[in-house]
Amino acid sequence: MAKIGIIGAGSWGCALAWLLHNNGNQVTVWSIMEDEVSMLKNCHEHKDKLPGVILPKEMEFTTDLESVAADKDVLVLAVPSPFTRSTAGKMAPLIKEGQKIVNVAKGIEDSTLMTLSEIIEQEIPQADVVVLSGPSHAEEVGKGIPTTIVVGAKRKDTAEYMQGLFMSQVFRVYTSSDVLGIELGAALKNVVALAAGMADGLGYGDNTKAALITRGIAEIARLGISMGGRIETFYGLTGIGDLIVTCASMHSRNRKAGILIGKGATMEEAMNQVKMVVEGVYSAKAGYALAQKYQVNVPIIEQVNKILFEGMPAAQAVSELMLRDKKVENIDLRQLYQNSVEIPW
Ligand SMILES: NC(=O)c1ccc[n+]([C@@H]2O[C@H](COP(=O)([O-])OP(=O)(O)OC[C@H]3O[C@@H](n4cnc5c(N)ncnc54)[C@H](O)[C@@H]3O)[C@@H](O)[C@H]2O)c1
Ligand SMILES: O=P(O)(O)OC[C@H](O)CO
Repeated sequence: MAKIGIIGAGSWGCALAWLLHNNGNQVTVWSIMEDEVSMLKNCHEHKDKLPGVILPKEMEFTTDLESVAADKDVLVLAVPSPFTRSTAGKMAPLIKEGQKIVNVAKGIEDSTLMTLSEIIEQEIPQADVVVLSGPSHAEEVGKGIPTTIVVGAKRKDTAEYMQGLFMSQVFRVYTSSDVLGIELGAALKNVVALAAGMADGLGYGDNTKAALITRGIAEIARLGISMGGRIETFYGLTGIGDLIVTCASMHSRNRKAGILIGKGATMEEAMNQVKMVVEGVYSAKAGYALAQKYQVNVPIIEQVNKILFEGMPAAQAVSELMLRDKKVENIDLRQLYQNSVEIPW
């Protein structure tokens, strides 16, 4: 049995708390919000964000960061990406040397273009940071629906320890040493999912969705490989796998926001209606800035930026995508693949 602190009590934090408790661990959940902790203490259920998933009576909930950070074998950082830096900064003085921290959020910081594990390592240099990512909606994990996911770590022993901690009959965990590739796929799939939602909102069909998923992962892989990620990561669970689920799922906040924008809502209106975090909006800006930095062509991400931040109608963006220069499929990806990086473990 491990002692686990979950930092962030939204839908994903609660679903992972449920999973890790069922795996035989002692779990404490922290939230910055007093009313959220009161609700969890009183109801043992997150009525707003994960209704129907009953958390066990012995699970503890707190707003005291010091108590949740102390004496834990593992800390799971589950706050939405816009709060990763501020939360890690608050945690830093409480964290012991070598503390294992699992980041489960998905995003890129648009002001620095850093991945979330890079931010956590910058704020808490004494920590041993790993990432957990893949096609995994909290609503399904909380019902014990079979799910597969990947833990990414620099050290093989840490990856294998986390694999053992999270893995269950309904939650299959793979390991990977490609932390960067995992994090880029996780953040950028949300941008393509916004586009897929917009296509749904415009009333387009399955052909369009398949095109966005396939060309979207080509785009993510092209940028990710240029930055040092590995092609097999982008065509694995944390790349194409998570992209498929987010573009297709009725649970996806990014897809829901995209649908509203496709129907004519502004970005702000869509974010307000979805209520929960729509991280693709932040990652769109960061993804496009990274593409410019690495001189990589990302037409879908570029059009999503125009829709979100320049007010371009979604239908016009689709026309622009369709009428781009004629191309050979994936020729640049093939060339990048030949130069792909070596695998450390
Ligand atoms: N929900 C999912 O299915 C799912 C699955 C995989 C990964 N993720 C990722 O997990 C992360 C969290 O997502 P979520 O779905 O739990 O979000 P959510 O919107 O359900 O929850 C947000 C939670 O963050 C916390 N919070 C709010 N403001 C905060 C602040 N200022 N500082 C610190 N904490 C604050 C609160 O506990 C709040 O409930 C995201 O990066 C998301 O992409 C979510
Ligand atoms: O609801 P979304 O769009 O934030 O996606 C949640 C997860 O990332 C799916 O794996």
